[in-house]
Amino acid sequence: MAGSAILTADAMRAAEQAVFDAGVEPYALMERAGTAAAELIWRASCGRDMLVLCGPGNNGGDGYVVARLLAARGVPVRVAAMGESRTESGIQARSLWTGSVEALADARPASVLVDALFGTGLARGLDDDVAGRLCALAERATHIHAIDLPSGVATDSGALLSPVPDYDLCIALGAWKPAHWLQPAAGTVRQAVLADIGIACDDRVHALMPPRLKAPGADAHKYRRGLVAVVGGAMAGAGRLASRAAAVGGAGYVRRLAMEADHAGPDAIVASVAATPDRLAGALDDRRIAALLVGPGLGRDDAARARMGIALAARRPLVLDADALMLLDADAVPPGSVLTPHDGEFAALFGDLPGSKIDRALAAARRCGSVVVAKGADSVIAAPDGRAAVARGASHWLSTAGTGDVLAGLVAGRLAVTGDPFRAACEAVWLHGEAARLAGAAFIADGLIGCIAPAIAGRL
Ligand SMILES: NC(=O)C1=CN([C@@H]2O[C@H](COP(=O)(O)OP(=O)(O)OC[C@H]3O[C@@H](n4cnc5c(N)ncnc54)[C@H](O)[C@@H]3O)[C@@H](O)[C@H]2O)[C@@H](O)CC1
Ligand SMILES: [K+]
Repeated sequence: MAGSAILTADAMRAAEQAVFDAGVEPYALMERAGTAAAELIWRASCGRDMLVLCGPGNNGGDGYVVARLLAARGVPVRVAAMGESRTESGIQARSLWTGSVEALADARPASVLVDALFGTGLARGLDDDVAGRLCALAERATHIHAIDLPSGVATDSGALLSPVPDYDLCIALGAWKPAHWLQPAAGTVRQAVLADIGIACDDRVHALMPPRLKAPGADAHKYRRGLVAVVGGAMAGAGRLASRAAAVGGAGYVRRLAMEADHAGPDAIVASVAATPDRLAGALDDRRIAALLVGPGLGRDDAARARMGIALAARRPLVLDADALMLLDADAVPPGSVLTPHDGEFAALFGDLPGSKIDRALAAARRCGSVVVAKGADSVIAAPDGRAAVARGASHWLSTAGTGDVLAGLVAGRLAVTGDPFRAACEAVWLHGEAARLAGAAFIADGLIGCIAPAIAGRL
């Protein structure tokens, strides 16, 4: 997972300290950061006139380095600062900038705006006059770049602490921070790139990377590829969507255990009526079931509760979604399951947990000993052992009925194939996002399923 670690502000400071302890001078690290940022900004700005806004800390120091290096390349650069530099490295970077420094309040706009006001040291929202000035200058610029982070976002939670303009490019220094991946902060940046500055990172929390998938081998057969059972409920369509997604997602065999006979859906999916507790328990008494999905379209009445109880008692690897998450108590989740809650289901199950979405998902995963996929425009996949993967940039067209059922089915399909809950959840979230990207605009959940096969083909 090299290059994908996501570090909080404290973890970033510790990683930087380790570099200093190894003998690197603090200012040398700032030069590395500024050099990497200057190179990226140089490529993106094509020599247009530029205004660099420098804050009082090390983020501002990076800004002075960028200004100096780009001026040396002939870019018409001006600098505007928010007071004097207060850190040793920042003071050194400021001293090497030989151009003039305007006051932020008086700074004239430029085509390219570089925001080096605040990074991981932001302690509160920007003062109104500073935020107002940043937004006004951004409005007049054609290209807006952020050094490390957009000024005004909370590094660890991705919250907006003051008004934040929209950025074309954000250059993350050394490692990703949660704000690069979590909403709403991630939504303020069109493109985020990571600049390597030689920092060693703990990557237990990381960006979701495209999976490496395998085609079935010569020895494959339907059961070896994985048998998925989907417990149907009151709303049969949800179970059908999930079943189709599980089948296309890689399972060798999908059984849909419905409440009533219906002949909708592909013939490849074996649908049978298992409406009574006995029939359902009998159907689930099969050791070959490698993943059992319960929740999509289940309902929330007594019958639904009874069906869920039977599913839990089957002791097969579980994927719990939708209504199952509303009926369950967090302490009753069988360890080793995968849960796929949206915000409302998450709150119903785990209550109001503190911290960022990453912190909350990790706490929930620890509490129930299971993988938790906290869904949304940013999705966090958390494992009970402290690993987490964060996905960003999912198509907003996914906000349509049935796409959650498709994701749950995909998780079940990948779980049947891999037998590894965290890996299955990561693969499923990535394939779901990629299928949505391939589906383009205005798709519905059925169309999304049609794009899973090309998404898989791209990762073989
Ligand atoms: N530590 C290092 O050596 C390195 C740091 N780097 C840069 O340094 C940044 C972190 O530097 P700092 O820790 O100095 O933090 P910042 O530069 O983000 O800002 C910290 C300063 O701003 C003040 N401040 C915080 N919130 C404020 C607000 N709302 N209004 C006014 N003042 C406020 C603080 O009191 C402090 O003086 C990173 O984001 C990155 O850009 C890079 O140069 C790589 C090396
Ligand atoms: K910044």
